[in-house]
Amino acid sequence: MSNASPIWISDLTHYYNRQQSMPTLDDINLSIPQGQLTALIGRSGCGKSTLLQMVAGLLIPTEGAIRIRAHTVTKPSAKWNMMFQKPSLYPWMTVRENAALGLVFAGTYNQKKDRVEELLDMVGLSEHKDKNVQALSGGQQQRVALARSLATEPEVLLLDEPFSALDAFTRTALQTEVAQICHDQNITMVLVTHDIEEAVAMADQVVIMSHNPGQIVGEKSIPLAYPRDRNSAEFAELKDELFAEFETIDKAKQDKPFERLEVVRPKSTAPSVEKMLQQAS
Ligand SMILES: Nc1ncnc2c1ncn2[C@@H]1O[C@H](COP(=O)(O)OP(=O)(O)OP(=O)(O)O)[C@@H](O)[C@H]1O
Repeated sequence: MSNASPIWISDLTHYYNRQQSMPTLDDINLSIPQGQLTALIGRSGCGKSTLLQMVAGLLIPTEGAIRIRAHTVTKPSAKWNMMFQKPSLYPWMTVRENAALGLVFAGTYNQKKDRVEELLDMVGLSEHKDKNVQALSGGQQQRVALARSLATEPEVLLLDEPFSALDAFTRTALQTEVAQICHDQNITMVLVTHDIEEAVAMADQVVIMSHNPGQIVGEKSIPLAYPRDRNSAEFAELKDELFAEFETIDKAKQDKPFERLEVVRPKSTAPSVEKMLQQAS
């Protein structure tokens, strides 16, 4: 795989309907690095899920474009999988059958059976493969969904608050494991979360969104080694910095609700649509 950014979001604006006085998402430009985990944080309703669904091809933006490698995203694909807060498993099937579903739909299950077994072992479900998924806890069910998402060997995994319904111990364990999988398997991940601690625990970089309209107003690198020590001084410092940055931006936004704020962007900005098309041709 090349090291170029696999996901480019360019000049993206979205209205759910034309009666809206301001867009749900306004002028979003972002490039997401290969094989790293990028967290999107922001207040409830700022448009994080809307943006993620657009990257997944489940929604088409009113203006602008999203490209994943050479493809302009216009529909869902097995190459970019999504994991939701609820694992949406088929309750009448076993753990193995649920984990294999993506491969079955792709018609490749017979060639890749071993991968399902390996993934179920990797996510700690070795002893549960033949059980009905309903016999599993919420955390175990989310592990089945994770194995299913990884089985089709996606280039991109999009995570929409996938751990928010889990207890604190299970959530912490899965946060660590998923960040490890991202780096070990060179999968580009985008995580939507409300939780600043989760963002610092998992992400290589955090993108801060404001609301009304949803805009990108800050980006911060998290230069901590994995697995991360949540009790370290560096972890606490980064969490405090991110929280302070978030509050400052939020306050500035309340003072100037309809103006575009200057983006604090340490990395290079995403190219324009024209530039993306030139590079792809
Ligand atoms: N299908 C829809 N039709 C119309 N408006 C929608 C639709 N889906 C979301 N919205 C609105 O778009 C805005 C952004 O919603 P979105 O769910 O993307 O925000 P979010 O940041 O993910 O919120 P949360 O953190 O609470 O999940 C909200 O005002 C929401 O009411």
